[in-house]
Amino acid sequence: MAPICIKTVLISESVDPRCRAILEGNGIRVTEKQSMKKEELIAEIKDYDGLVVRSATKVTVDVINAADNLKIIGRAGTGVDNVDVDAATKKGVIVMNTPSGNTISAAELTCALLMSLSRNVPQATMSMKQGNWDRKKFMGAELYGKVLGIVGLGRIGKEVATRMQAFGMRTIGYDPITPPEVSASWGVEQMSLEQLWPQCDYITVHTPLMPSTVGLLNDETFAKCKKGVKVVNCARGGIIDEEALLRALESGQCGGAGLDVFIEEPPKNRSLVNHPNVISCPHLGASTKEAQARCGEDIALQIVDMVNGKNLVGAVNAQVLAGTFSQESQQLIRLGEAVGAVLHSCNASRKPFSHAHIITQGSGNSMKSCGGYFTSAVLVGLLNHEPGRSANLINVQSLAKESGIAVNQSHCASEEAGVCKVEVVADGRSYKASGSVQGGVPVLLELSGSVFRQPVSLTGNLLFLQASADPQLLPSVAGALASEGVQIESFSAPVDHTGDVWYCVGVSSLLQDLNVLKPLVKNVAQLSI
Ligand SMILES: NC(=O)C1=CN([C@@H]2O[C@H](COP(=O)(O)OP(=O)(O)OC[C@H]3O[C@@H](n4cnc5c(N)ncnc54)[C@H](O)[C@@H]3O)[C@@H](O)[C@H]2O)C=CC1
Ligand SMILES: O=C(O)C(=O)COP(=O)(O)O
Repeated sequence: MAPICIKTVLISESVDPRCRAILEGNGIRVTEKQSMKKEELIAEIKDYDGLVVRSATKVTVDVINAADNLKIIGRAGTGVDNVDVDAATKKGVIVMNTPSGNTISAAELTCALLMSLSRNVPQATMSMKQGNWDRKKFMGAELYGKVLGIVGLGRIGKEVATRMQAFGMRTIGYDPITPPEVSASWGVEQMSLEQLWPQCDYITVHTPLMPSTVGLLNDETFAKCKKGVKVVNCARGGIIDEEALLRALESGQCGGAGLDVFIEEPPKNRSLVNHPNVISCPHLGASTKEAQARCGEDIALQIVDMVNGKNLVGAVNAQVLAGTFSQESQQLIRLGEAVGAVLHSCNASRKPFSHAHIITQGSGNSMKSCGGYFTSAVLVGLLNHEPGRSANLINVQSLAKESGIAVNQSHCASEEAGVCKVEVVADGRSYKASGSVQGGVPVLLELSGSVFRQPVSLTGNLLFLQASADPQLLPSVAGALASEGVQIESFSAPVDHTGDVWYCVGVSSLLQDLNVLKPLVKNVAQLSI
């Protein structure tokens, strides 16, 4: 992966000091603020390359669009629902989290809420503090032998299951991704939600917040549960519909709820918090010294590793960057971007591209496996040279889609060593190029039918001239360039000299005005790589 330069990071809320220390120890300037308001963040974010947040900072589209230099949003924790990941991706900003740093802490708080619900510990404590000694009011029920339904069997769901099994609970669950045989290996029998609801004495949710999980527990599903079912939400506010929960608590259909998270934090509407059968915390799942130390350290180390081009861990929107860290893949990225830039410059019509077909060839592993990022690199070359575009490997696929480019990619396992062929279409006209990496340098082998006698090194200032084959072309072009103070450094002619062909000329500097060459050629393009 080409190095991502992060010189300044803003930490916008309380993150373990290890985060700052590691970043600063690696030469990154850090500014720390507490509980930044949105307006403050919008005003300040433009100065920073990186932003580190927990759950309280809402990184909305307006924050992202105000961030001219931002390259990374680091979430010292798990949930990224407070970050507009789509907006970040479109802007080419990496979103990264530390998904396992707070798993144990969130699981332990879930277990604490389940236990507290079974024995009314918080309510009994409050009563004692008020001077009472009420042994009847707080009669509980054992967890032993009861059924716990776990919705979401990922990292936290699993840890909750194994801990509650130690209390003799039967654990059943549902997860659309975790295979039943995997959850069975840690004692959770999977079944459909329809089968799960009526069996549970307790239900705990551990899914991300997304359209398919909003209101998983609602009026309809509460009605399918055992009367008096107790529920815990230590995942995200809204997975249990708050209004439906209040109705179920009032009717007795729900016997109690343990809530760590709310749709609005802090919740302005206190009806749930104040309900006698609700116990609650102000989003404390990850608030332990250990979890914060891990998350603060993890996010800083992940950022530093990325900056140093070592590896990319925890990125939630930059899958294309995985596997781009070797020197070989960096050379292929440079080749893709250069070929894309050549084709962009040759598009005389300046009309938008409608198609891009990228073929990689060769039996080597790197060519076989580079398809995703190589295609993105070609698109970066094609799009980045358009005014107002700031394409990178993260956002380019969505920019290409937005621009209406139909992209195809394929690989052909030929014996030919690592070659790429790219064809693009603009205004119904096709432009083709093929290239490869030779001695670590990207080279152009062919341009729209003209196979160069020597591979053209895709570096420096290059002029591409389309003209009918003519031995007088070089001296005429040299003269025209000299009159503009530009010297020829290299000249590449095609093998075949019939009809209109492409030449490539390496020059000391780009021309101010391409018109000086127009009388000599049919088509002229220039670019600096
Ligand atoms: N209260 C707190 O302070 C904390 C809350 N969390 C939250 O806990 C939740 C779970 O975190 P992890 O276990 O680390 O995530 P995870 O990604 O390991 O597990 C989530 C699981 O939910 C499953 N899932 C997705 N859609 C589902 C659906 N419709 N029904 C059932 N399962 C579904 C996924 O397949 C996945 O296995 C997240 O929302 C996270 O933000 C995490 C840490 C601390
Ligand atoms: O990691 C998560 O998903 C959490 O909810 C923890 O949030 P926090 O870092 O405590 O604001």
